[in-house]
Amino acid sequence: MAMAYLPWRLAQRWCPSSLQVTSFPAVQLHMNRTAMRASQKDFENAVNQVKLLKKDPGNEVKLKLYALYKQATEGPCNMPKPGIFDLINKAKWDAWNALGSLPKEAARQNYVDLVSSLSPSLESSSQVEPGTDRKSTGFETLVVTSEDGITKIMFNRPTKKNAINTEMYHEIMHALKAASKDDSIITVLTGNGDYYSSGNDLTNFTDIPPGGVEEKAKNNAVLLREFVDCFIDFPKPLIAVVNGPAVGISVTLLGLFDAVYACDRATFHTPFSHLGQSPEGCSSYTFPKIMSPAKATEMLIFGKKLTAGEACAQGLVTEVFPDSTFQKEVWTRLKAFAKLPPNAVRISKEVIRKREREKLHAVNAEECSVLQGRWLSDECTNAVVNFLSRKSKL
Ligand SMILES: CCCC/C=C/CC(=O)SCCNC(=O)CCNC(=O)[C@H](O)C(C)(C)COP(=O)(O)OP(=O)(O)OC[C@H]1O[C@@H](n2cnc3c(N)ncnc32)[C@H](O)[C@@H]1OP(=O)(O)O
Repeated sequence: MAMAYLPWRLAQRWCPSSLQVTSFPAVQLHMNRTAMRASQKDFENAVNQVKLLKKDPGNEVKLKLYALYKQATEGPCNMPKPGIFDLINKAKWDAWNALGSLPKEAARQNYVDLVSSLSPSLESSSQVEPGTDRKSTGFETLVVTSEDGITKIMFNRPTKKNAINTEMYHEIMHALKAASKDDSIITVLTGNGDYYSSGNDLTNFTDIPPGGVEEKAKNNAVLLREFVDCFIDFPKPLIAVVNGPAVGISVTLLGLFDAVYACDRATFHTPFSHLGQSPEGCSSYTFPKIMSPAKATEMLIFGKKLTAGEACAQGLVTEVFPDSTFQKEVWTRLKAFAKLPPNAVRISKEVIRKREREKLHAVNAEECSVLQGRWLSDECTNAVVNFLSRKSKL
């Protein structure tokens, strides 16, 4: 089911915990308080219990809770069916509508039963599961550290393969701006867990603002342009430590890095055509220059996935290391780089980047403008819906 993959943050908007049961006095007047049926008090308690859920019960359960709440408080679904692009509201509507003419009392009882079946989630809500994303140094989606002359920005959504959501775009920009001013010599981007990054978080397309899909596409284009500009303008050597597979924008940006070290488990994949999208991250300019126009076409248009060895042969990756010794070897090397005289390093980077900067900004602007149109296309919408509903996977 499509909504089973929407994030908890979005799903909270359908969660009954955000609704006030007291705003439905008519429900209270017509309660049949039999021993067999959940009382209004039981129902209110259940609604409050849901507010305490910290562990995500999954979107199917959240949809059921939403539907039962609406049925218990308002009766059968009385809303017009949302449009096909309004993924979230359509899933909510489907769930509520599926309850048909179930009586309010039965819906209330089912709601209470469902919440009580979730009690293990309530009890374990304070536990942090090993391996899950943790907050660090004020960032929600990154771990940023600075030592030995190196600022390390680590993507930290391992359970989502480090997919870049809107918050992460903003946090990366923030971390890069801070790193450009701190006393480190080089800045490193890497990923936590088995992936470097699975690219743009495809749920970024589902949170539709009041202005509709056009406004969403425009906002995303503005965000993307600002994000890529930060990489174009970054004043210190920027190194990617590619600890695993990389997809989409996490690959294209590599063309703007100063060195790319990859473990032999890493792969490089830009499935833009499959997603109804087009190249970004200045790759329409950097990739043909780095690897020849034909090799760039295979990647950017035909979606050919490269191994680390192939990416190295084509100049996208600087050097490949065995996975078993990757971290040790790379960090030893980076620590040596970070001992170089800071001013010489910075000035050399500026000399190299200077003559390309204006061109890169122009390419970025054009790519974002083209993408804004692609995001409104049926091809793109269908691909995103397919991913979210798991009918297909890349
Ligand atoms: C606003 C600026 C926009 C800039 C545009 C940039 C363009 C791009 O970056 S295009 C590339 C977009 N990325 C993808 O298309 C990758 C989609 N993901 C996948 O194909 C697969 O998840 C995977 C091959 C990366 C990994 O497959 P695997 O079977 O090993 O793991 P999964 O069970 O699929 O993933 C675990 C978990 O992570 C979620 N997830 C992974 N990648 C993304 C993603 N890109 N967006 C959203 N969510 C992602 C996945 O749904 C799973 O979540 P659940 O455990 O909750 O099911």
